[in-house]
Amino acid sequence: MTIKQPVRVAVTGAAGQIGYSLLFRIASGDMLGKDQPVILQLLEITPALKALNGVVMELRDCAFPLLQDVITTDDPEVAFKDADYALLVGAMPRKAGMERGDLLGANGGIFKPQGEAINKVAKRDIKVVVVGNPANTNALIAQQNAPDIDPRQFTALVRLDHNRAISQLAEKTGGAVKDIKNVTIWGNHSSTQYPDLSQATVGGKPALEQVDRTWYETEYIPTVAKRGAAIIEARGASSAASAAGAAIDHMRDWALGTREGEWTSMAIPSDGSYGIPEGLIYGFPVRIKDGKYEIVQGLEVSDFSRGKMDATARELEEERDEVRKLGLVK
Ligand SMILES: NC(=O)C1=CN([C@@H]2O[C@H](COP(=O)(O)OP(=O)(O)OC[C@H]3O[C@@H](n4cnc5c(N)ncnc54)[C@H](O)[C@@H]3O)[C@@H](O)[C@H]2O)C=CC1
Ligand SMILES: O=C(O)CCC(=O)C(=O)O
Repeated sequence: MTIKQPVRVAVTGAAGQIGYSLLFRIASGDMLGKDQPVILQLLEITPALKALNGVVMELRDCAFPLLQDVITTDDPEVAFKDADYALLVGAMPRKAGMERGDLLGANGGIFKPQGEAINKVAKRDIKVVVVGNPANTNALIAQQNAPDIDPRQFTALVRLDHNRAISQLAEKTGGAVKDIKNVTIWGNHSSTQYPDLSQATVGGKPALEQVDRTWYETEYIPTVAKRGAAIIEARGASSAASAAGAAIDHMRDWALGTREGEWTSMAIPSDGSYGIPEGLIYGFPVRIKDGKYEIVQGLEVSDFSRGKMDATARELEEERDEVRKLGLVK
């Protein structure tokens, strides 16, 4: 195997719970491949740098052959310097009883300066995924504050919802996860998201022919959409290993491509496809080749789907209007 030149991967909130799972998987080659050395550039707030240094000690103790260097800093311009990839995880997590939108004001202030720093110092073709909630609108804030970077390089994570949608369907039908294809998460990473099975297949056969419609509408959709809250309730803390796994999946597919004939879900800037207002960072079905994603076009949209797709778009418009009032986006 020919080993490539190293790439720079910036991770924010690196000393947090997601970081504790994410960094080790990036360093082991799960994200960018076993032939891709990485330099990790880790951003934390000043009081968390000591804990971050402990994580770095553990990273070094793993002796990962692909881990070329680790930089730790509390300065976004150091963390994003020449970065090829950025995973924006650092944010304030939701507590029991809160909606993710309740975090807009608190977290918005983090993503404006980070967008500005990316604009100033990162590689022009940097691939950014926002994990920190409310992820879609935080991605919009970072994007709008990085006017010299192609807006399509800013994305948000709905892959955890996508993976949850697959696993819930596998459990119900008895099908294997690997035999489930073409599930879509439309819209916001919030309880208004629409986990859509209308194009999904299990073992090559339409998913909706294998489950009861009432179960789909009244149990499946809310279970997937509210899984984050169920985990907070059960664990007393928000999902971490599964969120890190989904961020790895998102970046791996973006860098290395989706499989032939299949798609995944990514929250990306809407180009107006499927009647979704342009510019919103909205979950769409995407195929990826050579590091470029494209929205899967031409899917049939039923009245049921239309209602759900529009409702989650409306929530994103409301979030955008709120951060606009705070002066965080144009
Ligand atoms: N999109 C998704 O599917 C998911 C998103 N999340 C979100 O991910 C975020 C992180 O979750 P956890 O790791 O569990 O939280 P955590 O609280 O364990 O870690 C967050 C870390 O971010 C750091 N941080 C805060 N402000 C920062 C800044 N300005 N720059 C750099 N670092 C900063 C904190 O010091 C902390 O170490 C939360 O917003 C959470 O809601 C969590 C699960 C799934
Ligand atoms: O639900 C939250 O606020 C944090 C975790 C999360 O986004 C999720 O598990 O989907």
